[in-house]
Amino acid sequence: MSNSQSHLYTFPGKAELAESLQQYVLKAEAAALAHHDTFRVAVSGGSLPVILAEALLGKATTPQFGKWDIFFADERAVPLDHADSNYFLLKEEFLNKIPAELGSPSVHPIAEKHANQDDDPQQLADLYQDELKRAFTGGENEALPIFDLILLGCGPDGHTCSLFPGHSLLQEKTAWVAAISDSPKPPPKRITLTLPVVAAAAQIAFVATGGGKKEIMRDIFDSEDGCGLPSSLVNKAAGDKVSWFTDSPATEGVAYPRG
Ligand SMILES: O=C(O)[C@H](O)[C@@H](O)[C@H](O)[C@H](O)COP(=O)(O)O
Repeated sequence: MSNSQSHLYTFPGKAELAESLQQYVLKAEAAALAHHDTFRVAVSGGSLPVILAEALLGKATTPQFGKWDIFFADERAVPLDHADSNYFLLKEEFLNKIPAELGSPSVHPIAEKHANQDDDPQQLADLYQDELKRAFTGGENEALPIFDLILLGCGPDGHTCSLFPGHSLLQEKTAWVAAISDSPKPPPKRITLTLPVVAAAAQIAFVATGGGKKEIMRDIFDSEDGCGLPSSLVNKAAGDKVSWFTDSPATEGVAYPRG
């Protein structure tokens, strides 16, 4: 558990948010490249890939995409070309838009052979954990992978990754990747990074925009113990390693100090 406070940044609109997110990601990239010459990032689905493209593409200062390793913070158990796939979403909204001259990230999708809603998603989770173990061997902490950056969304119920409020997965202490078969947000079968893995990352950023988030943002930031919501648990465990990039509608009425 961390005693330090997470950072909450609020911008008037998406353009200003994207600008600040760009600076933040480039700083995290520079720190990672100086340390181990690769930038290991995990990303969510939802609205994040579109905002990432706005933040990082078509700008004067560009990331070194050839040194990026991209993993999925959570993924739905569907084929990689399915409309529900977070990989497919990232490819359509972000990866396909990276100009060739900027280099190509190494992308780590789930094992397609087991990616469907009929199989037990545990096999998918185990295979993805093996994928992480291959990428993070020789790391600073063998018990947990340390991502350079994890980019997350926050659902209107306070979920993040595929960690949902009140779910037993929030108690997971040892697995790096867990399976869920009863996700309240469809599709029900998914895999997700666990809370200890999210909290172990060097930097964690949430992007939450729009008025649909304002009630949950008040619960997360202004209520006693963040109501125990999954996104609050990340704040609690990772403290000042966590930065929230929000817009004014999402944080209307939130009293928590900015910055
Ligand atoms: O696979 C998923 O369902 C997403 O990874 C999920 O965790 C998402 O990040 C949140 O639901 C926020 O989504 P929005 O950014 O679209 O609100």
